[in-house]
Amino acid sequence: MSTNELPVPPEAAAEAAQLRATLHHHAHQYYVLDAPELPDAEYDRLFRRLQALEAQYPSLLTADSPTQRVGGRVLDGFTPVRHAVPMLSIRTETDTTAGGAEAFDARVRRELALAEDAAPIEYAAELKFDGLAMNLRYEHGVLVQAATRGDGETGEDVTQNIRTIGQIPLRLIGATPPVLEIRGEVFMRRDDFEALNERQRALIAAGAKNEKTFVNPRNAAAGAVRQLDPAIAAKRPLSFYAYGLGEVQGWDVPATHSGLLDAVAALGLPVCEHRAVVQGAAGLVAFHERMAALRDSLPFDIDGVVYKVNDRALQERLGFVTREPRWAVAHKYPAQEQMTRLLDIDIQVGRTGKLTPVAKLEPVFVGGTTVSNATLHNEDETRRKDVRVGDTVIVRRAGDVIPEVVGVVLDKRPEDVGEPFDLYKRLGGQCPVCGSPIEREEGEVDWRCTGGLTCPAQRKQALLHFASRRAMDVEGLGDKLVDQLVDAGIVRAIPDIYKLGFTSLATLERMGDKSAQNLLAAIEKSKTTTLGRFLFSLGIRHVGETTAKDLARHFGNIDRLMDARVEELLEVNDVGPVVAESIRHFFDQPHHREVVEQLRAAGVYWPDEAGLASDAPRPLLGQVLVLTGTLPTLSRDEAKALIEAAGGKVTGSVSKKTNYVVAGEEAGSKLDKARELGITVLDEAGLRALLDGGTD
Ligand SMILES: NC(=O)c1ccc[n+]([C@@H]2O[C@H](COP(=O)([O-])OP(=O)(O)OC[C@H]3O[C@@H](n4cnc5c(N)ncnc54)[C@H](O)[C@@H]3O)[C@@H](O)[C@H]2O)c1
Ligand SMILES: [Zn+2]
Repeated sequence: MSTNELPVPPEAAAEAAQLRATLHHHAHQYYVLDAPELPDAEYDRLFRRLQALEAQYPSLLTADSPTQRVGGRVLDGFTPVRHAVPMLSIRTETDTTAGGAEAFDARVRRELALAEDAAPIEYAAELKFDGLAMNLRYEHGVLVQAATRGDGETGEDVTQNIRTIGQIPLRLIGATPPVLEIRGEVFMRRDDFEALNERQRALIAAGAKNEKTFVNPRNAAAGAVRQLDPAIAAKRPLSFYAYGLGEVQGWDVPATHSGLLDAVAALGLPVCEHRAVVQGAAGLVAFHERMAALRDSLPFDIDGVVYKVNDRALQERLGFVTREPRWAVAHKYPAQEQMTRLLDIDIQVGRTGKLTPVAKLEPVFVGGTTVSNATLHNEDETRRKDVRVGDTVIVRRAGDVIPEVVGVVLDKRPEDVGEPFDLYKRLGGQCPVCGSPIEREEGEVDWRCTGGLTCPAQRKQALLHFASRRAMDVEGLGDKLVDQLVDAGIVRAIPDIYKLGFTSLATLERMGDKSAQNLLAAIEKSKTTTLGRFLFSLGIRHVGETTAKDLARHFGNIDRLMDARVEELLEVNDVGPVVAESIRHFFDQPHHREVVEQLRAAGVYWPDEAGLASDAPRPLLGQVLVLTGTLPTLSRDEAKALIEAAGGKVTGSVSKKTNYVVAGEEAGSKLDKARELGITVLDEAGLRALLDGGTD
């Protein structure tokens, strides 16, 4: 620090005071409330500006400056835990290029007063996990306490929540030292995070109050760890990697950091495999680059790598400054969250008709690429975050997940900001691609275009599905070809597939005579099919392969199915109200019936199945049965087919709606449940009597 102190200009003093106040506010939001309002990159920028001012004018430095302290505090409701060994932060090397590693190595060598030509220093290099620090205290080999970092001196007792992390052993393997504190990072994997937010969005759509989505995996992990209800914490899957030690009594600490991690792994704790022992600055740079290439494909977020002097004796010589060790540094990667301006909101029609609001952004470099579009997920989410055109928003891009807008920086909202988002109003109730009405079913998150197969946006997906192996099985009609055919305007609707001729095909790029002939042969072959496959190929929402087969078996021919009332559809095995409505809705649209007619006219053919003759007796009409155990002569499928042919329905579990339980040999809990609910239990003979029209 400079000794020839400069007089402090009043603007600098004012700026420093302002920065301290701003950083205090955001640190509180982030560390205490788990509700950040700024991207980390922006917080770091302000933090560095304050550091620079304090370096230039040391008299500006106050003891309570955010640059001097580790930034957490104990939240009400948690028991404070005083750390035996303080939990510190790590200095960050902000130069994200090779220069960052070189600067750290040069500093270490200078502080150790090494000669220019001294041998390179050995480092342990590891990932910097983006979660929160945890101290696990084992006494005599048993986990007795887990605590957050807090302000570094005092953390929070979160033992109950940490016990729900399956990866963390409750007892160490093969060692029972009086005290062994393991330190590491609790984090949430990216897929777990996506799934959690998906569930949260569905809960919110279903009207759940007090639920929210999380900004990023770190935020979700912090929320789960500091959850007062361990039952809720248990539903939020967390992971853990160990990277160091706290207090130790009665355990021989290995002489190197890498050896220490090996020993910790041998005790049964998870230690990340992506680590290395490297020599000198060149080794650090190589590790930094190797991990950068790996970053997107890792299943969890990292915000950089960490370098640690490997020899613990050297670590001791280097010691600590205020809030960080001198022997370690975090070398960051470009941030995965950035601020930018929201220029407009577009609405995209997905391949299944789903309408997704998409943010048009002022281009911003985030997560290693320039991003100008990001998903807003759906209408509710957009409104809940109160994202409006003109706002400054936080964009996140991590791994191969599509970029998303995770929040608004309300401080920066301009006066002329746009209206709250209203998808229906915005589109005037019409699909922006085909003009069909849009709709949103109750309990559903998404608006959808009702245009179905006539909507060009949905056409490609519909064609691919139609041609897929389990549907009409047109061999060779894949992704690329469908794109080509639709883009060239050769195929506009599904029936056009059967109008394809050799000449039009042969004009396509990369399509030789031979492949054109093969494709035509495959198309011809697909004309002979079954009703089940045909129904599946139409892509009716909620009608999968099995339901399609059940429908085919039940109705026998497509005309009866197309005219079936909802109540009749409900008689089909496993068809509930949502599926029944969806089928009815599909065939209520004239263009869908048209497609069926055109396909039949083109020569698509299937034999009618026996189905139910409409005048056959149906003694089990409206009855719900459950099968359990092994019947003496009938297989499960045979019994099911007989029941369905008699108009009955077979379900998988016993409830108050069940009329009969048919029990055979080794019937299990379903039988108990039936007895509990007082439901009539039949054996095979009893079932046959029912089928023959006998009374109950
Ligand atoms: N967005 C906001 O408003 C806001 C506010 C405050 C802080 N922050 C962010 O918090 C961070 C600063 O927090 P900090 O002081 O805790 O520093 P830090 O989180 O950047 O680094 C220290 C932490 O790194 C973790 N870590 C991960 N892998 C490690 C490894 N292999 N070895 C050792 N430690 C490892 C440990 O938990 C340790 O506590 C910055 O990224 C900052 O942007 C953001
Ligand atoms: Zn449409």
